[in-house]
Amino acid sequence: MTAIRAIVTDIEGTTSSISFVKDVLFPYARQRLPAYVETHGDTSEVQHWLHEAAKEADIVEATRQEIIELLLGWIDEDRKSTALKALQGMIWQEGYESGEYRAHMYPEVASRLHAWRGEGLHLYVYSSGSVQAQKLFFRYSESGDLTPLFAGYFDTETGPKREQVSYQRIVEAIGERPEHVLFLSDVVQELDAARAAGLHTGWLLRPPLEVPPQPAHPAYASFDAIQP
Ligand SMILES: CSCCC(=O)C(=O)COP(=O)(O)O
Ligand SMILES: [Mg+2]
Repeated sequence: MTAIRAIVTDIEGTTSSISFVKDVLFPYARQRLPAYVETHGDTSEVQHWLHEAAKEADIVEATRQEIIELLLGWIDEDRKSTALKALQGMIWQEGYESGEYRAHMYPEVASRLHAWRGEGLHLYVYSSGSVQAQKLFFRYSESGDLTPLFAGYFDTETGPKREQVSYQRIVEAIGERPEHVLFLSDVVQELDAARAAGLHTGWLLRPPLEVPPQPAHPAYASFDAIQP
């Protein structure tokens, strides 16, 4: 492998379990979203994202209640909508700060991130969760505050995770050539897009998933198996 200088990691299914996101974070946001929109709906930030959600759904005029219903439907279908993700991030903040939950980390992730950083690698996050949600996730993780390890965060404002151009934008933003960057994810379509942009790829297949005999990307059961 060409010398890797930067690692960009996905979150859900890669650093952390899918079940924490689906069974803890999503239900928390789903339950609180209606009240949150009612109580914060007049702030310019919330108004902006409600407007973006309506635009995304091609709705010209909608009541607040209709947009809430739209967003709840999107949570249920796990739609990777930038507007929904921004609102979820705002709602999750309360849960982290009140200690209701801490973000799940697979057991080896924090030590491996520390080791890579210690070796001089630059670490970044690219997730469908908003940048605000990503920072909360790593600040309030089960393994402590990991935010000092990261040099930057990217979300779908950079572009969809299954499109090559998003990875081109990321390498440009971090000032590296693609062949010096390793992207880690559990989703093959994301890895295909990153590879098309010239990045190295690592496919996380967390147990009980098994590495197939001829994986489409270099495959690993844990971060400990990765040697950048
Ligand atoms: C940043 S925590 C919430 C993660 C989230 O909302 C999500 O959709 C996960 O997507 P990922 O790109 O990390 O697989
Ligand atoms: Mg993922």
